[in-house]
Amino acid sequence: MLFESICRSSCLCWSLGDAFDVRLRRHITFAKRVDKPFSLIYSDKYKVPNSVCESTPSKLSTYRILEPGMILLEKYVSIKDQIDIIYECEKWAKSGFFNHCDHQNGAKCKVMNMCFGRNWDPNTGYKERYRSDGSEPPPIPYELVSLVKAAVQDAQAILKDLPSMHPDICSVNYYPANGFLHLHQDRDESSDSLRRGLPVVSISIGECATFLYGDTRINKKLKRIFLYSGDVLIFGGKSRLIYHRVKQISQYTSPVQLVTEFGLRNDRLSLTFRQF
Ligand SMILES: O=C(O)CCC(=O)C(=O)O
Ligand SMILES: [Fe+2]
Repeated sequence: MLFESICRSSCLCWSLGDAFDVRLRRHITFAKRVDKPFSLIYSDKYKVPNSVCESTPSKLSTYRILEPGMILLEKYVSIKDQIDIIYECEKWAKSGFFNHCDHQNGAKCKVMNMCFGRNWDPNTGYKERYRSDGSEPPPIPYELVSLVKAAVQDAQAILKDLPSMHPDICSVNYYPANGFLHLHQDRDESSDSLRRGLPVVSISIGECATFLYGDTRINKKLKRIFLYSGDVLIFGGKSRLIYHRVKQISQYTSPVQLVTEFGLRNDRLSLTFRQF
């Protein structure tokens, strides 16, 4: 089973076999379709690794302060933990948990999405507690909760005013090679969470994303950064409501190990954590 052979105190250990039980499904009829299973990796010949040993934060990690309350922890997530995260998401992708992220209002995006913790839909926000098939979203793996809290603590050592947070929502976006996400603010969380500026924490895995952000909707005025595999972007406090978009995904920028040894497709995965 997934990750059960990898368990060290210093790194992530996954044991989610009992995290989601189909028997919990409610008998509700939903009009929305459930998407077909798909795969983040090329084929089953790639086996869950048990030999890579590197804990997060990786020794290579550096940081960049971008704005008050906004920081990029570069190469923060170790390759080992990135692989664990990929295989965790792969499990849910294969079980058909990802949906196309369609916006009824015409806003453009090209991603597949699933949620841990609480369901979120681009058209209804967090109103729908259940997934489109009536089931509850799986809980956020506790290893990811720990990783996110550690990243926020490390960021707080640099940005003194950054509030703490306990993630209870994780939105996973899967960007194909031509994927992108329209300009938006993350503002569907509770008014208390927004008022306190509780940080949004986003982990990037796979291909590099061109990420634009700023305090305006005017495209020309947005700043640009590149989010590489293992980077953790945090925006809270005064930057909690920044506008942001993923403009494009660059091909052949994934760490070679993820692609050649573990079969990750030339795509991008982002996991965005928030406290409702
Ligand atoms: O993919 C990313 O890096 C950003 C995702 C995002 O902005 C969101 O899900 O709200
Ligand atoms: Fe966002």
